[in-house]
Amino acid sequence: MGIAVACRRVVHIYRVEGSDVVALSGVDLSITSGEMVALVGPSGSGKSTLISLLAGLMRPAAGRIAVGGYDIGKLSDAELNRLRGTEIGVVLQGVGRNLLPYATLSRNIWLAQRRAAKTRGIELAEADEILDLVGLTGLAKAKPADLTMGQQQRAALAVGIAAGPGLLLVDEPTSQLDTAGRDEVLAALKAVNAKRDTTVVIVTHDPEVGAQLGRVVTIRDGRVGAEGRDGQDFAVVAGDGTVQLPPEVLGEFPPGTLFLVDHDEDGSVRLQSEQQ
Ligand SMILES: Nc1ncnc2c1ncn2[C@@H]1O[C@H](COP(=O)(O)OP(=O)(O)OP(=O)(O)O)[C@@H](O)[C@H]1O
Repeated sequence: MGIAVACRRVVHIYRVEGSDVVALSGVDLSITSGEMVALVGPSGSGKSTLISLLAGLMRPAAGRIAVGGYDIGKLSDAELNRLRGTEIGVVLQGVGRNLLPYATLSRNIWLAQRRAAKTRGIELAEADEILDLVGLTGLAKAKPADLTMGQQQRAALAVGIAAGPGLLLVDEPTSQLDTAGRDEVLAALKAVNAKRDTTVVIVTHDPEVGAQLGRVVTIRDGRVGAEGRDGQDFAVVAGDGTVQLPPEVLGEFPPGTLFLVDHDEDGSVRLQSEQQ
């Protein structure tokens, strides 16, 4: 079963050599159970920081993050640790960080399942079944070095879903792949989402990945800057009432530009600039 995610005015600050770096400055985002969402945005906009917070690897400086009913900011280290090993699957950027190179794929999967099996006491899927799901049928005895890059990425996904998480967070799964490899990874992610109803959040720079997922959330300057749904682009009202305009529109209107707001009864809103 998938689990829902809700971020309310989430702020995150890194402290570097005595000064503060504001990585997230008020993220409002709701993801329903079983949804697939791509997080996109310029380098340094805060995507990886948001994923790390959703994964419970860090706590937000302010605001609230609820993952499947758990308030990430309020959990103890031990509770966060348990959540990560069971309810939340994380696939980090760079396959090597997700797989033990000297172990077979079935052992990699077993190691990821061991703790969940103990703490939840539930029956977890067999390695063969998980490998089938990500398109790696018959490779249980292979080691990561025997695989292509695309297969390694799907093996990393297999490890990420081994414990049956309701939320799967994946950072840049297609960045080092060719088109065929990317399509296979996308097919595997879609299969996990469809067959297990897992909520999937993917950080990506690849517009094709975003286009295939249906919902694309753009993070800009540490907050949700825009959303694309089924090919349509939307501006988003933030928790503080501000709305970011697309950069190409903003470029035409310097700070301080006045807009006349025309609000019709049918719900449409028009902004008309008062340019001298
Ligand atoms: N561990 C850290 N310590 C200090 N500052 C950090 C740290 N991690 C990220 N930052 C800063 O926080 C901001 C957001 O970074 P983040 O990595 O979340 O962005 P991103 O959108 O994932 O970027 P990219 O697409 O390049 O991976 C940036 O200004 C970055 O320099």
